[in-house]
Amino acid sequence: MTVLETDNLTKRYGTGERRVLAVDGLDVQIESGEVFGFLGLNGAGKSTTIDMLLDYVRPTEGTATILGRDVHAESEELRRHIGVLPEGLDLYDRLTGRRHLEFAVDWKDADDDADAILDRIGLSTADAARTVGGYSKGMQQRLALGMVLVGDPDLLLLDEPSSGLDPHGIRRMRNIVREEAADGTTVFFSSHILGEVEAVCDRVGILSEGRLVAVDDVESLRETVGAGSELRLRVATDIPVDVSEIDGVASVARAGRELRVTTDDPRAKAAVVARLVNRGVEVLDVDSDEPSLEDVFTAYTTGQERDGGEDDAPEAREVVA
Ligand SMILES: Nc1ncnc2c1ncn2[C@@H]1O[C@H](COP(=O)(O)OP(=O)(O)OP(=O)(O)O)[C@@H](O)[C@H]1O
Repeated sequence: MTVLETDNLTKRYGTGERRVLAVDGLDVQIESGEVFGFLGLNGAGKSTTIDMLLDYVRPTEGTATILGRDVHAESEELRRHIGVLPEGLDLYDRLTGRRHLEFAVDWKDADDDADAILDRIGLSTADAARTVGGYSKGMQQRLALGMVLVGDPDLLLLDEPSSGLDPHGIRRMRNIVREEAADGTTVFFSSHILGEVEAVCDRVGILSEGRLVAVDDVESLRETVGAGSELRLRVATDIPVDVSEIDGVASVARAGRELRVTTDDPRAKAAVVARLVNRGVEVLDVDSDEPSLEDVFTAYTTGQERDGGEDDAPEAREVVA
């Protein structure tokens, strides 16, 4: 079942010469139980997309539906089905962690057990009794994630969920995401941290300057990019065999009895090994590096990074004529 669907979802900010195309004709379809990674550099349009899904911002063009309901026309009804972890969630400094969870339970008219949630997010009973003003950033993020889980939403919209978390917190968050997905919850996971997305997502969409430039599972995206995949072979004798002519081999470097072969087609690796073995070369060791999601991301977004980095002003973005 399709849980989230956008059709030509577009957002322009501003007018005249200062017009900014933040999201450009986004078409995406996300199925029930899927963990969808939404990747993009700073300013790519991720938050604007989430804001449109939550009806905080109206699209200039296009539509979005969640659970078959229009996100604008049925926003109130949808709220009870969606758990949102926004970037930089504001918590109440003077309330305890437990009160936050209890409020979330009341607000969503749910019957979750606060202790069970505390256990899942890794906050102790003593932590929960403390006011949130004294929490570390990571503790606040854990609590926020706990509040999002209240009411067992059908869709989780997580914006940079690992923000502020230590490695234990990140592992917990990943486990929670996987458990929720296994339970049928759909997760929309927005991040610019490639490792996070790679670890937890079934499918990834790469957003670049408001446009979705690629959507696929991580493995297929790697295959699409291909380049940078390296095969290292250690052999027992000097190598008299030429493998540079094999289809898909991009370059060959030899150093003594080690051969380094870069390929732009993963199938070339097996052909290289087969050629050597067939010519009687004893292969002692084979090692292979796949392009990482980082390589994939770089391939799709090269040239998009802006000099000002995180602090870029909105007007520094592409101005639409
Ligand atoms: N209210 C606004 N008015 C004008 N421009 C805006 C507004 N909100 C966002 N933008 C611009 O739209 C573009 C997309 O911004 P958005 O915040 O959606 O990106 P992002 O991918 O979430 O970035 P980050 O990873 O830095 O949070 C940026 O160029 C941003 O400056």
